[in-house]
Amino acid sequence: MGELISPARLRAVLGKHHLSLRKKLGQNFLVDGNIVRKIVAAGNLTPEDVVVEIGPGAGMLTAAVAAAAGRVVAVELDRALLPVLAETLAGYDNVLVVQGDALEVDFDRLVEEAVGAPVREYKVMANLPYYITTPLIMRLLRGGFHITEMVLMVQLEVAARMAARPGTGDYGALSVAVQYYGRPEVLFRVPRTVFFPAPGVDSAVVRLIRRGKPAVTVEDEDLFFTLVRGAFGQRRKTLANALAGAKVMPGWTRAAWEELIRAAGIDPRCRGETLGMQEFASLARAVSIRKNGGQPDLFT
Ligand SMILES: C[S@@+](CC[C@H](N)C(=O)[O-])C[C@H]1O[C@@H](n2cnc3c(N)ncnc32)[C@H](O)[C@@H]1O
Repeated sequence: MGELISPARLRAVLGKHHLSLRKKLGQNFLVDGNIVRKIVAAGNLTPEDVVVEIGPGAGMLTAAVAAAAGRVVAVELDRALLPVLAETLAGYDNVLVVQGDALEVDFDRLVEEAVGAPVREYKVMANLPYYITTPLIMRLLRGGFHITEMVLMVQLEVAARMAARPGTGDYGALSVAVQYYGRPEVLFRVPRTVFFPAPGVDSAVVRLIRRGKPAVTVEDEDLFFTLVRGAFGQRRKTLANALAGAKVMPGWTRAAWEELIRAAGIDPRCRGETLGMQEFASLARAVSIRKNGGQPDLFT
């Protein structure tokens, strides 16, 4: 496997299968053994671990993960890569390659098929296809899967957004979602030169440990996330203006929002980007009470 990790070897194996890489599918493959080793080390893998890899590509990372973990399920969208993977992973009998769309497959079911029994916890490791990074992370977090930990290579800018604190320019809906479900840690930066072909941006590897329970108590998660998206939808507006403008609640005017936000203990003139997780939770609680006919003073 080691010999695969160079641009020349990758070109040779792709050439043999008459393949060229598809930019549209985010096909920037790792060609640096050191980075592959660092990603695998970040997973703290043992033979007990079951790992889902998203987008195995030509199998560079897959092989290294397979050497350290007990079982690997690799989900690749591009059917044309399957013969390449069959060749590069021939030496590993603990890998199941599945052709499918990571935005649609049931990861729990695939893991169960691979292991032959339901699995209570597994990890995700991936050099993510950049064109779907955010929806994919949201699905991994909100899809109800038994994922305990993820090690993800993402664009540097996405890594910063995942770990951003309130009041900073990087803080947004992705930060709230990631930190609601987990504890993100940006581990190291990855220069664009370690990919073939080199993308236009640098990347970073992020480890995300799932929390036992979400960071704050929220009764209606859909409402919570609708409010979060509304608050960040128009960042330059005040919170009340942004929520009214985003039509988060049909028919609610700015004045109604101002009153409700105040009743939730928040200054309605602030911007969404200053709100911490707890404040979004208070806001969701206030909206729930109001929707159910309660009075604002019930929740001050
Ligand atoms: C950045 S490459 C990573 C390849 C390989 N893991 C590596 O590190 O060299 C992303 C991979 O994801 C695959 N991919 C793109 N969209 C996908 C999707 N919706 N579901 C599963 N795989 C996808 C691409 O075909 C490509 O192989």
